[in-house]
Amino acid sequence: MRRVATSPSEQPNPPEPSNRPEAPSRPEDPSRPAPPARPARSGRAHPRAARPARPQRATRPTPYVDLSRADWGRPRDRAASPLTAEQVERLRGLGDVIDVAEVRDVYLPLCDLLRLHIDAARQLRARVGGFLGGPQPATPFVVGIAGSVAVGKSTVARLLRALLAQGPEGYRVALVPTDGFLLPNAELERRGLMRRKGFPESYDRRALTRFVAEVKSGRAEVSAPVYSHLVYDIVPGERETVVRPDILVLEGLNVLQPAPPGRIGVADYFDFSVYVDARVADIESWYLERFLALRATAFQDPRSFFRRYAEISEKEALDFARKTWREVNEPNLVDNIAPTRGRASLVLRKGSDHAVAGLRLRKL
Ligand SMILES: Nc1ncnc2c1ncn2[C@@H]1O[C@H](COP(=O)(O)OP(=O)(O)O)[C@@H](O)[C@H]1O
Ligand SMILES: CC(C)(COP(=O)(O)O)[C@@H](O)C(=O)NCCC(=O)O
Repeated sequence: MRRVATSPSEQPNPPEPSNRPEAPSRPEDPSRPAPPARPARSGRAHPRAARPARPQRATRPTPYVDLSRADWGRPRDRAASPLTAEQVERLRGLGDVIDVAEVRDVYLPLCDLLRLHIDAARQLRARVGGFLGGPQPATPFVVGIAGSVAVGKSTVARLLRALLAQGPEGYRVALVPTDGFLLPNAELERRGLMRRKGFPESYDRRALTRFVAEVKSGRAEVSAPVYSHLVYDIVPGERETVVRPDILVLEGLNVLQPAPPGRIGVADYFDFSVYVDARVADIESWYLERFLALRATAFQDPRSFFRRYAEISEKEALDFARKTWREVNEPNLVDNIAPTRGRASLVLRKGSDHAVAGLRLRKL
């Protein structure tokens, strides 16, 4: 897929304000690793340049372990992907590059790690049962997947569902995107929020939290509303029912948002969470590339909300996509989504080629 220039200045890596995801570490962002100590300069210094040696900056403590893709999850034991190249391709979102090598290197080890957590939860439940004097009912293991628009969250979520469901445990895995809990367009219009779609206030947060609480509490059947990207709205009357899953994967922009003071939020029910991370400029370019790809596919459908962008010139369509990125998706990423990265159990860091380059795992 071709690469689209991302900003009017067309700089691939514009300087970033400090609260952007790729900004250098700050004390209040515990998910960032401490910068490596600078190597000592070699060669003879100019006499006039001689200054008293600066005290070495202490390595800042971090709650995360940083791993390169090559070091992640027992690399020597890597098994082949149980998914074929065709299956991976079917799960892959538009513009994503995940292949069987990435499934083997990143997502199979992640599923192994999730199994460790699920097993540990089961053992703890048995011991708590002993403590309380009776067996405790199992509750679904809830995994949250957060990250920007166009970062590839839905591919990660679909892969985890497929891999966990294929394993020997026979887990029943439900995957629910949070877009079903967006307010319908008519309500967004009424509240003046049509250009705030994806911002925390554009969701029915109570309904979303209630949904997750009910699944987590073991209720037999819980249903969620359904969103259509094609018509860009909630589908009236349609619901997706979740029936006692072993694992619930909840995927969405804002799933790691803390609840307002005194309230419970969805993240309070997570047993594990993943933040899909990449540089803002890269995500913008993926968003624009995807918009162009959708022009040639989904936007051609007469029911598509974006039908008119398949009919105007490519330049006009790109101008609109850039405006939406700049006015909607980027501010939401910078102000609401990226600040939640430090709450994740695991950060998947993608390089500009869309592939996972490194991982950051929360210490236990
Ligand atoms: N306007 C659209 N029309 C059709 N499909 C879309 C549209 N926008 C996004 N999608 C699809 O919806 C899914 C979710 O997209 P998004 O919310 O950007 O999250 P992510 O890219 O992180 O999975 C992706 O599979 C994407 O290809
Ligand atoms: C539907 C979305 C808000 C994502 O919702 P999520 O499943 O993450 O809750 C997003 O894909 C979207 O359409 N944003 C609106 C801005 C835009 O059209 O790009």
